[in-house]
Amino acid sequence: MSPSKIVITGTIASGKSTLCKLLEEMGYKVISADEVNRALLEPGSKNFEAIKNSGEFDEAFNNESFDKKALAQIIFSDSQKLKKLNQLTHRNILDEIENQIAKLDESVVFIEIPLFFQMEEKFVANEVWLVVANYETQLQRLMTRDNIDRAYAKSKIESQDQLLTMKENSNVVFDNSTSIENLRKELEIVLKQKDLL
Ligand SMILES: CC(C)(COP(=O)(O)OP(=O)(O)OC[C@H]1O[C@@H](n2cnc3c(N)ncnc32)[C@H](O)[C@@H]1O)[C@@H](O)C(=O)NCCC(=O)NCCS
Ligand SMILES: Nc1ncnc2c1ncn2[C@@H]1O[C@H](COP(=O)(O)OP(=O)(O)OP(=O)(O)O)[C@@H](O)[C@H]1O
Repeated sequence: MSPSKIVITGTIASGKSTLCKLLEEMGYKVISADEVNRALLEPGSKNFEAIKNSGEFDEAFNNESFDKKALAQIIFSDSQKLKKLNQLTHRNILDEIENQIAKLDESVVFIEIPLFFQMEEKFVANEVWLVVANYETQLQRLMTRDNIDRAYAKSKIESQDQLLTMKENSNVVFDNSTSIENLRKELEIVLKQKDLL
């Protein structure tokens, strides 16, 4: 039987990966859309080829080498380019996730999809769990983790969707504005409620 699919989503630097790490430590299977995309961005792989062949992101390619930071700079300052990149990559990411799920022998699988709500291509899930943190906390964590300034961190956060709509469409909302220990406690409560522990 195919596993129950629980999507973990949330805005940038809200703590999705941190929550997924806690789940992995507890023994659950987690698939990350960012990791799947990273593999698909290797030279010769589907998303690398799609982006290169589109001719729309030539500034990110220098001879054969590919600069992800340059690509990120382009898409976070140009909404048309962002849309184009999404059209080139999202179907491939979701197809690869489904391929990986089909090979699993698990009752439940967690899939971290940062852009779950924004994607035009839809992923069908049994539940959606959202991770949020208050704006200032999110901004500070993003600046520290990625070593970027406040203005760029803000533009990354603001290129994403409305939080309220995301909350309304999620089965569970985790508040990760305080400690990781508190996040772990919230997670244990939810897993018990859902009979997953
Ligand atoms: C722009 C790229 C090259 C930057 O790569 P990098 O390794 O530096 O970052 P990484 O992939 O780990 O993404 C980090 C975070 O940036 C945000 N982000 C990435 N892509 C996008 C996007 N298209 N729109 C909005 N936010 C995005 C997400 O919150 C994501 O979790 C890469 O993110 C990319 O190819 N993005 C397009 C594919 C995509 O949409 N990926 C997200 C899968 S849900
Ligand atoms: N409760 C917490 N207390 C302190 N630091 C935290 C907490 N949760 C996450 N962090 C830190 O904040 C940063 C962002 O967290 P994380 O990488 O889990 O977010 P994310 O939502 O997966 O980000 P992205 O959207 O970029 O993939 C990381 O450096 C992480 O170590």
